[in-house]
Amino acid sequence: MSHPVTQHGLFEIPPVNNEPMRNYEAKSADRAGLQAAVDAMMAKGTFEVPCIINGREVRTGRKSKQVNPSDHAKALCEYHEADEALIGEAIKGALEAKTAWEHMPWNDRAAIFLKAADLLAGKYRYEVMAATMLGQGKNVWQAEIDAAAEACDFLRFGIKYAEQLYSIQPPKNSPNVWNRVEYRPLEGFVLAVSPFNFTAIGLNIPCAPAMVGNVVVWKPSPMATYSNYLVYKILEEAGLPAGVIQFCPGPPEPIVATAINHREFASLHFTGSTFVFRNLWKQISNNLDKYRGYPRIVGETGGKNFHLVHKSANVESAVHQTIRAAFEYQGQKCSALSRLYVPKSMWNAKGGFKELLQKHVGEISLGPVNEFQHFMGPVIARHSYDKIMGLIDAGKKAGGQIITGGVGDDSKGFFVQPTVIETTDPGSVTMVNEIFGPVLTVYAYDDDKFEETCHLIDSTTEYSLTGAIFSTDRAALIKASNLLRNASGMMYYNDKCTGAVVGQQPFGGARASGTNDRAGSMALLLRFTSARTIKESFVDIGHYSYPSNHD
Ligand SMILES: NC(=O)c1ccc[n+]([C@@H]2O[C@H](COP(=O)([O-])OP(=O)(O)OC[C@H]3O[C@@H](n4cnc5c(N)ncnc54)[C@H](O)[C@@H]3O)[C@@H](O)[C@H]2O)c1
Ligand SMILES: N[C@@H](CCC=O)C(=O)O
Repeated sequence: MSHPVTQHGLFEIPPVNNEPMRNYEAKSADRAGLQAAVDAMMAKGTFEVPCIINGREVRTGRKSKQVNPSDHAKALCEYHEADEALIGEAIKGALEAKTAWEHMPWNDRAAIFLKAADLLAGKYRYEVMAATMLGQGKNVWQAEIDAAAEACDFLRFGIKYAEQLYSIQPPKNSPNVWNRVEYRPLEGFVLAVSPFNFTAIGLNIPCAPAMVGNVVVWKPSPMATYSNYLVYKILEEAGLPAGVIQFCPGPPEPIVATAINHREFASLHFTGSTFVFRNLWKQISNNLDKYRGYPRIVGETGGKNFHLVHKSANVESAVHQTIRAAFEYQGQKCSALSRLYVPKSMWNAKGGFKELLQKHVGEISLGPVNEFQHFMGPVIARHSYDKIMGLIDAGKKAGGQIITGGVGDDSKGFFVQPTVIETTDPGSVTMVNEIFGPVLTVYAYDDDKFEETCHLIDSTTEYSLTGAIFSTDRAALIKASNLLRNASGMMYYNDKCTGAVVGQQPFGGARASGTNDRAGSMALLLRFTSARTIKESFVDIGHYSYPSNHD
């Protein structure tokens, strides 16, 4: 069926701004609204989540649970799992939806995502936040940053960036010629595979390719199924046509393998661990002869992020920034701080860095997310709890001293105390491996070895995601920044290494941390397009020869 494109105007996307953050202070209307949404969700018990293929809810009968990590006896949802046959149907349906989606005028495509952002910011804000709190273990502040603010920002700025991308056109036309570039969606379908830790990333992983006209098979994280289902329903309400994004929860290996083995596989949009991404890249490489083209592989992955404190730093501020970066959301941000380098004299001084850190970390309150006052909540799942506790143990065995925390309690929820390990071995296990939990390892360096410490930071891990330098001495900032140019994709001066905001700090990392295509940027959208240049001549020629061919 052909779908004629009609657009009698050059429409401009309205100006976009970051979604304003709300504070949820006691007795505010926002606090009451969110509390009511959390209470209602807890009272309702276990939700049922279907797959959604071609706009149809599919209940396969093979079910899995997403538990509440604050109270693991309770399941937030039970979801129906897709299998290989259903994924085959999803791919077929997506390819059938492709022509109409590609042919939809740009302004209409854009309007769907802008409307979804407004629905999320208003009508569904508390519900999606509640699902993020109860399902992914975020406290109110972290849920607001993620499920409300960043999710809206990805949608609104994404559309603005697509408009900017489309407007990049050849700067020159020779006489009687008009040159154009169109940014075609990829041939085939995009496979979107998202992590548990950000509802906003779950949303952006399928939406970024869809914004620029692609159809997408989306496998959400099992540990974020319910919030991801709710954002899918918002996209539907905003008018996303059936089949453009197929919502396919279920076991990762068979779902992903079925998509990757398909001839029409055009791209992987992945965020998650380095280990999984590398394996998927290898599987894709092995299939190269099968595909129509060269698949675009986009993946943002793990990190082992650092704070480097210079002797000129404001100690108090660096301590508090360190606590936020290491322990907010229980250290389960890819950007979370996990290795800290402090000059020995500052570390050991009376009332110095170590004492302040011990004191303030010792005061952190930890508890279930429906009790709004806690700074920290649970880690996501049994396997994370076991891995984190195992690494704390390994850190101790490697000679590390636990200076605060070090214990966990998994009797009701998966709770790990914020833990600081002091080490004299800068290459010890907890300085090198990604932990993805509330564990910070500190190495106190000789005061006169600032430059050597920069080299150490650069060479300690395979990752290159985020880092921060704390210094009031401009020369030290410049020196460290130059020496650490390739040690992180995100560099902060006198600020914590987490909390990038869409439209302000485009996010990404290199080395083992990803392909650095920058979530929340025009560069990312470019990866899901395949340009076509069009040259049109307005004047016919009378003969093939050129003037130089004549006497
Ligand atoms: N760099 C970034 O922007 C960024 C952002 C968020 C999270 N992360 C990283 O993500 C990780 C935490 O998230 P996670 O625990 O959800 O990661 P994960 O790698 O376990 O899972 C990510 C996705 O891959 C799927 N998956 C898991 N095993 C698979 C397999 N064998 N085959 C196919 N798919 C598979 C999962 O179901 C999920 O949808 C951390 O390493 C963190 O650093 C990175
Ligand atoms: N935007 C986030 C990164 C997301 C990773 O999990 C930050 O910078 O903290």
